[in-house]
Amino acid sequence: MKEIVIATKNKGKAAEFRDFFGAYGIKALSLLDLPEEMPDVEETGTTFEENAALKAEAISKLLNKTVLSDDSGLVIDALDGRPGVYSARYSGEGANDAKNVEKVLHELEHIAYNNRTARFVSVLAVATPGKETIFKEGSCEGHISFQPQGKHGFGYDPIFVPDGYVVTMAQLSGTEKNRISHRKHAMDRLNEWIQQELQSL
Ligand SMILES: O=P(O)(O)OP(=O)(O)OP(=O)(O)OC[C@H]1O[C@@H](n2cnc3c(O)ncnc32)[C@H](O)[C@@H]1O
Ligand SMILES: [Mg+2]
Repeated sequence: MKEIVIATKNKGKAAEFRDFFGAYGIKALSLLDLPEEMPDVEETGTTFEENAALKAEAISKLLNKTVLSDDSGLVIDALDGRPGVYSARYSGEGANDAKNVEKVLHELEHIAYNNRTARFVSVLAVATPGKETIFKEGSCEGHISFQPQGKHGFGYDPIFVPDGYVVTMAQLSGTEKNRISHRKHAMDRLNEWIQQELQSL
């Protein structure tokens, strides 16, 4: 079975990529699945593209093979785009999903539902030794709820209500999230590369 390494240590993301690549008959391995310990790549960029490139290129260089990364986050209009590229570490030292969610809800306390518009963004980077890194972006529009709800997914899923739904992303099944998510839309844009390049590697 063909394999691709995903430069992530996020178990939620890794599970989603296993589903997406599984549909192509390709096995997606996260950094947690590799026999040797992989470094934490510092995300020093100020854009999703920069951080996605940093992660994919560092691990591609180490392994000397094609590596895909995902840099993603939640962009909230009423917060001038925050937490954005800082989504994973929004609540500071010792940040975790629950603390990040709490911080966002606190900052939006006095904002009415109509003004709680937001989007999830995912930028995928594919780094191949000796080739230009390629990028694909996807997004998913929605609103930020007033309370966390639901147990599925990860990160900000419990407070993100996708457009066209009355429940949060965390109340949807993994299968349903993977039909509508930012990551799915970015993966759709990678389809041609998967068919033409990855399948022939
Ligand atoms: O860098 P890697 O190892 O891939 O894992 P990470 O969790 O640090 O990933 P990012 O640097 O891309 O930060 C993205 C953060 O944005 C949030 N996020 C991204 N995609 C999400 C999704 O599908 N659902 C909920 N929150 C998401 C979540 O808080 C993530 O930790
Ligand atoms: Mg990260």
